[in-house]
Amino acid sequence: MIEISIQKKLKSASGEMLLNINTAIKKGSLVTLYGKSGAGKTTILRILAGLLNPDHGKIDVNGATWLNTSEGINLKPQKRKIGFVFQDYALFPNMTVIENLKFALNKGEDDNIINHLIDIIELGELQNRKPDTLSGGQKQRVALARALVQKPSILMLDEPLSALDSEIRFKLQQYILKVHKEYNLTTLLISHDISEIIRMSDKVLEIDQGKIIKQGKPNEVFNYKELNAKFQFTGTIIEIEKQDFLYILTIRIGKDLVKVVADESEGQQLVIGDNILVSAKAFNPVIHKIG
Ligand SMILES: Nc1ncnc2c1ncn2[C@@H]1O[C@H](COP(=O)(O)OP(=O)(O)OP(=O)(O)O)[C@@H](O)[C@H]1O
Repeated sequence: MIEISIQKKLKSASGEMLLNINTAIKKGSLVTLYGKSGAGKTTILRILAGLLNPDHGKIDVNGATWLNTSEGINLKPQKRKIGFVFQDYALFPNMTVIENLKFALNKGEDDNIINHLIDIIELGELQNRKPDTLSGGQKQRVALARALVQKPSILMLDEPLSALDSEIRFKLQQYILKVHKEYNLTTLLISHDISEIIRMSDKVLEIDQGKIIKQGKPNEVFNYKELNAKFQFTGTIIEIEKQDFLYILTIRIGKDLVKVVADESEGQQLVIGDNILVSAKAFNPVIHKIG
């Protein structure tokens, strides 16, 4: 369990903003921070990682105190066992993939984990290449492996997938979920992509102006019912055509476009740009607006 209670005065574009976060995160869960630009998401991760000090606060991780400002406890970032992946890959350009991974290993530690990570993140064929010769998705896989070399107790992902196209993004989501489960990590993800959040998260913290304004499972935060359906997908409406008493919705799911028929009561509530969840029971699509 990670227990966080932190306060820090920040300077936002519109003046002073108080970051005030009190929450508990279960060990082994994948929690997403969601919210507008400037809400304070990255600052929360930086404070947890020890890269930035709060004005006041307490952070306990699995029974150990990482920070307690009233008792003068403040563990150094190196002691906090955190793996970080950002949008920019920050790999060493003069080292090959395997050298980048070896460099991240603490001196004297067993390097078996490197072979295992190469195996599960499928980097075998890339291990002797330099970062400059890799695609964005491949570099991000290396960055993910490198963040895990030291067996962190918390994996932090700050919009790691936002620069990638939807197909590669989907594959990387699968890798992240795989390592999250395999290493029983507690993973904190920052994402703006509602489909990604629904697919990946156990819990969502919606942040606004430095505060948690909503928290819960994705269906609670984005306000849709969890359905026991045969299939379901999320997408964005890009076109709505009205035909008699029906609405034909064109929905973008990643690179694909799908047309779905909605009845009048569903169609009237929808506008172009809405994110929706489509599910089907006995071939009858059911549509829910999300976010
Ligand atoms: N060390 C600091 N001292 C004071 N203010 C800060 C500090 N670091 C960040 N801020 C301010 O805090 C606000 C929140 O920044 P933060 O990067 O946490 O937002 P975010 O939710 O991650 O946004 P985005 O989605 O755009 O990355 C911003 O207005 C920023 O200028």
